[in-house]
Amino acid sequence: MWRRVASFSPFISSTKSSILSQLVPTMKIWESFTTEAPIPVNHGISSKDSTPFITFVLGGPGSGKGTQCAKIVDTYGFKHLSAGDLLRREIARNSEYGSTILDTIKEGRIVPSEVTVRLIRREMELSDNHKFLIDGFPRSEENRISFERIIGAEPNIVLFFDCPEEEMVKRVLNRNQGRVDDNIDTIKKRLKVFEALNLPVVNHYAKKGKLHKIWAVGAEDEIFEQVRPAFAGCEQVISES
Ligand SMILES: Nc1ncnc2c1ncn2[C@@H]1O[C@H](COP(=O)(O)OP(=O)(O)O)[C@@H](O)[C@H]1O
Ligand SMILES: O=c1ccn([C@@H]2O[C@H](COP(=O)(O)OP(=O)(O)O)[C@@H](O)[C@H]2O)c(=O)[nH]1
Ligand SMILES: [Mg+2]
Repeated sequence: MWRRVASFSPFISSTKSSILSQLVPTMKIWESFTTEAPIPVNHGISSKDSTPFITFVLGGPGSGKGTQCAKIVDTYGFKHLSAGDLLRREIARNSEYGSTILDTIKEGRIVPSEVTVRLIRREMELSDNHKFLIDGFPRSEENRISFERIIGAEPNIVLFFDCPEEEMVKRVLNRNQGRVDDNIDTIKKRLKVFEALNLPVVNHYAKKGKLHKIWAVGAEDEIFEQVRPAFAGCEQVISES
């Protein structure tokens, strides 16, 4: 899977991971990727009493996904899963392939789906919550398809924070969180990747009638007022614990 996608997209990390995938089966790569204990076979999303309620949060770099996710968590009690944070955690843990993830993030490319989806799946399986806010994922059609295959579910709602490039660049350069990718060279690459790979995902969910497009310029609270209606029809489901 990694090799097939890497071969037609210049944006997806290909070098080390594709070499690795030729050497050992994917599960083996994954086992050495994480420092956590394996999850027992019988424990999992599908064995939970309630069906998961999944919200994907999409938008370009700096469009305010993380900022609005914090408000959604406070208001609706979702479990927040930032794909970028999960990947950065692997780097911070110094896991064997943390350096591959670091290189990918510095380049503004997309980490192979297998890796990201398994990180997300682990968090979903370990959580007692059934409402998940998946922030910054899927970033490509290949990510999306991989999620659907591995998790066996589609999102209930997809939020898309629509922000002009100029504004996104300004915000990222002022973010001040010490991130390796918050520099002008990486942001330029990330914007290209966003347009080429992430917008097709946005279009996919628009066609399916699941997309809630939000104009991401303005005060944070005003933007959140545009977010609320997306959850209006699902209050009953998301209030169940
Ligand atoms: N509505 C807004 N107006 C101005 N700055 C914002 C707004 N929302 C978020 N920011 C700031 O922009 C930067 C990027 O926001 P963040 O939530 O990290 O975006 P993303 O997760 O989409 O990259 C942060 O420094 C944040 O404080
Ligand atoms: O599903 C994901 C999410 C993130 N990333 C990588 O992590 C970086 C930072 O993502 P994050 O969502 O943290 O950035 P944001 O959009 O919030 O600035 C991206 O550019 C990618 O290199 C990735 O490969 N797959
Ligand atoms: Mg973010």
